Amino acid sequence: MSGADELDEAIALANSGRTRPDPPPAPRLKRIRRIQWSEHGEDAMEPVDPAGQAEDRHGRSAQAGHSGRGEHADGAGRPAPQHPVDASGASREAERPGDGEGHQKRAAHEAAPSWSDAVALAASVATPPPPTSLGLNRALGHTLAAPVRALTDLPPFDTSAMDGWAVSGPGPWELARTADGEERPGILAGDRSDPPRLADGEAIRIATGARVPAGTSAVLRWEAAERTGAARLRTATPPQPGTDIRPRGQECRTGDALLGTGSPVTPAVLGLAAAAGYDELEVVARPRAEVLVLGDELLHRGLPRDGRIRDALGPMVEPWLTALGADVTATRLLGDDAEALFEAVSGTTADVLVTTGGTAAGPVDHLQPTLRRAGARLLVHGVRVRPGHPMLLAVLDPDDEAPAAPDARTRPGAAGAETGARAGARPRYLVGLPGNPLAALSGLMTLAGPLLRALAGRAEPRPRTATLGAEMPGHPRDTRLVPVRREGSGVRSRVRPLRYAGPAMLRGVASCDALAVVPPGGAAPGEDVAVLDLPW
Ligand SMILES: Nc1nc2c(c(=O)[nH]1)N[C@H]1C(S)=C(S)[C@@H](COP(=O)(O)OP(=O)(O)OC[C@H]3O[C@@H](n4cnc5c(N)ncnc54)[C@H](O)[C@@H]3O)O[C@H]1N2
Ligand code: MOO
Repeated sequence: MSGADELDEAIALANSGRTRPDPPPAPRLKRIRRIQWSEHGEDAMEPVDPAGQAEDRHGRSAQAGHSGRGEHADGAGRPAPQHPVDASGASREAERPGDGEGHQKRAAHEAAPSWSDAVALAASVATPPPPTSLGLNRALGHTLAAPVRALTDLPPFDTSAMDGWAVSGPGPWELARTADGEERPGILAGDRSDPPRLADGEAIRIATGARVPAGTSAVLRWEAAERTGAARLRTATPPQPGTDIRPRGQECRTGDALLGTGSPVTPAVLGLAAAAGYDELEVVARPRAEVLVLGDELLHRGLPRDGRIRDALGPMVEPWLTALGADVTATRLLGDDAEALFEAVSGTTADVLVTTGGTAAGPVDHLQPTLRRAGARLLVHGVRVRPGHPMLLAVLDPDDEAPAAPDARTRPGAAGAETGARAGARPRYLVGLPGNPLAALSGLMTLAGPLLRALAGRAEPRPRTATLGAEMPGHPRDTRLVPVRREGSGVRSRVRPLRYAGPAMLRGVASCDALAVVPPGGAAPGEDVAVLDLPW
């Protein structure tokens, strides 16, 4: 049977709703750049291991019963666990099959990248498109493609910081007069003409933001001044020289670097750029993303009923991607329709397609066969992280970096694939999020976030750590991402794990402050672990 026939058979079987009698054939696919398709294809996921799945049969957190800890074995090069981690199922070493299919599946999972390697890989596969100039009114949410340097001194002139009087000398003062003896009108913000110089012992009314006349030693606040007679001014506490004057260039001098390449354009960046003289900014466009929600069991209104549940990912993923820097063009609800999935995958015009569910090897998990049918190349297929280990990352147009064929619409993209390469186009990527909601979130943080940052030309977030206020049980071999809440005040706050952090639960993460990155083997109270900020 040819590879294409095998795939067709697998898809037909999946569509029939029957369970697969045997493991599917190993796919004959192109080798990938860094990580290959697993030898065991779509069936290469190990059975759910309660360690790190953080959920017992009552839906309680596994953290509760943890006791032992091993050494760390994460991508940071810590040694492997010497003692199996424990109690609440945290170690299944004793139950591991020594050979056979289960052993092969476990080996395949162990060959998957560590969590930190997967993050690094997702951050390195894509490059940003060429920069573009956008008016300030359109640049919000994009990423700076060039440093912002001050085009002017800020403030551009000596400026009054208060409403009151510009005074020269220690006082009392005479009010400044015009040539014909009238009191000189006060100076307002935006007055076009240069204010005349103040002589020693003179004062003139001035508004906040107005240019301070030459000769001014300080600004006397309106409420601190007392007019004596028609033409004299005094104060109980004479202002020190320079009081309430913002000197020219106090914030920056022309040419000073204000913001670096890779900074996101926030509302404050727009304000600073405008103040510093910019009308347009050189930016990298926001990557375009599309979301496909898979699963016939999902309801989109009302209460769960008849074995069906509400779609928790449709409402979550789109705003999450937006917060990660993407422009989400659509969220589409596809059910478990393999053909609709293929059409959506091969026809997308988004830079990043994000799917939810269907990553595993269940009877209606169509994602992996669809990717093969579409000629996609898997870059990551499984990550050593809990929850979320079946997450995947693929490039939909593995050949797009090659010169375009004469008729790009008909040229096959890859052996057995039904799509054509798109002339001169940039590669499109697919992030497959597992269906369990917390596992999907783990995929967003592990693969989607770093990929979108790379496409947007964004700088890496600064690594942050926090001290653990409680024991964090670990998975023996995989990293765990655990919703935590900060507690206490002071320079170093401590973090505590939240309950309800099972892979199918969002209750913990909906009220967390961050996700703790718990290394394989776990971490003890007082230890520092990396923490990931949520993207808002
Ligand atoms: N034999 C094995 N089965 C499973 C494994 C495994 O290693 N071997 N891994 C488990 C893990 S871990 C996860 S995570 C899931 C991943 O499965 P899929 O990505 O194929 O997701 P589905 O099967 O479609 O759904 C899983 C679960 O999540 C619910 N779901 C799906 N979409 C949504 C949504 N939009 N909102 C709320 N809930 C959703 C779905 O109903 C299922 O309960 O596979 C395990 N199985
Ligand atoms: O538990 Mo699965 O780890 O990805 O939800």
